[in-house]
Amino acid sequence: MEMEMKPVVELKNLSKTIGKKKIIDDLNLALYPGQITGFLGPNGAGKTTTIRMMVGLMSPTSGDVIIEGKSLADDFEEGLSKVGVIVENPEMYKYMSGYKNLVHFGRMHKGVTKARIDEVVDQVGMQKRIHEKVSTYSLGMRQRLGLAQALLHRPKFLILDEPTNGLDPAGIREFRTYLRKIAETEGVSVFVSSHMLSEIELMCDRIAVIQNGKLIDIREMSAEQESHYYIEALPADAAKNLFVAEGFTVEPHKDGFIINVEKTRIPSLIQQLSAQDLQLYAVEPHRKTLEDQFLEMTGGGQIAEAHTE
Ligand SMILES: Nc1ncnc2c1ncn2[C@@H]1O[C@H](COP(=O)(O)OP(=O)(O)OP(=O)(O)O)[C@@H](O)[C@H]1O
Repeated sequence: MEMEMKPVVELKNLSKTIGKKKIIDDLNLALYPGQITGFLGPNGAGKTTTIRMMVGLMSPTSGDVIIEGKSLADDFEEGLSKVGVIVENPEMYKYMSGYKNLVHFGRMHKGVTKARIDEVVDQVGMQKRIHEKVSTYSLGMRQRLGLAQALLHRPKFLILDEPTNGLDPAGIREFRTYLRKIAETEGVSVFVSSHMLSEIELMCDRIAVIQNGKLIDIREMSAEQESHYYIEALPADAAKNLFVAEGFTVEPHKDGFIINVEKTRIPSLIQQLSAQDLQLYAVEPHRKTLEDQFLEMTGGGQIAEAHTE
């Protein structure tokens, strides 16, 4: 389904060499409308460099950034008119109302009407407080105002760099709810770079992982999850023998094992365990955290530390 859609952004054989060092090495990536993609990688992997090339702050050594079918190198202004960026702490005039801030930022683009301002205010759920001063807003509201600001010129591609730094899980969830609705209703493709795996896990549909300048993995967030079960049965050795004999991949976990098995196979497996007089203590779906997945993908590579400021 996704493949039939035209990508909003494509990175094609994108490479960047600085001095003798290949910082970005032949990166290929397509981002589609309505999709929220997380961009992860250990410190120094090349995330910032990639984003700088995507927004035209740095030119590639070779390869191309294509926005809505056009090369950024060929048509810089047209390309960038499709992009919205939210940085960690959006610059706002604290002693002006949220609304006046939007009017101010709206003047920087062509064609931002009063109706469009009202629309983005609505999209981020700020109707009630938009005429109050920004200094009275909570962090979550400021982030949402930042989102409204980035949307004013109807970008097709939204880049969020460490978007919710400082928000608590409830705040992240709320931000995500608005973001998802906007991605769907406006057909925006969202690209989120963050050091916080938990944040990415809450916000994204899929993740792209970069290491040493290379894209090492791209996966749907919920894929591959359905078929892992945690099974605890005693004696453990006998249980393990049975799983192995049945051809399952077995991984020790706590007092039992994680096995790779389809849900439909579970009832008969329980019967087999019982038939061998094994005592069954637990059978539950096992969801690997994004942290587990990330460590597997990067071969135990260190997770980038959150910036502390
Ligand atoms: N102007 C430059 N000159 C030389 N090396 C650079 C330059 N910019 C970045 N690098 C190197 O390129 C690599 C990738 O850096 P980049 O900042 O893109 O990584 P990152 O994934 O954003 O890292 P972090 O998570 O630490 O922010 C690093 O090894 C960095 O030292």
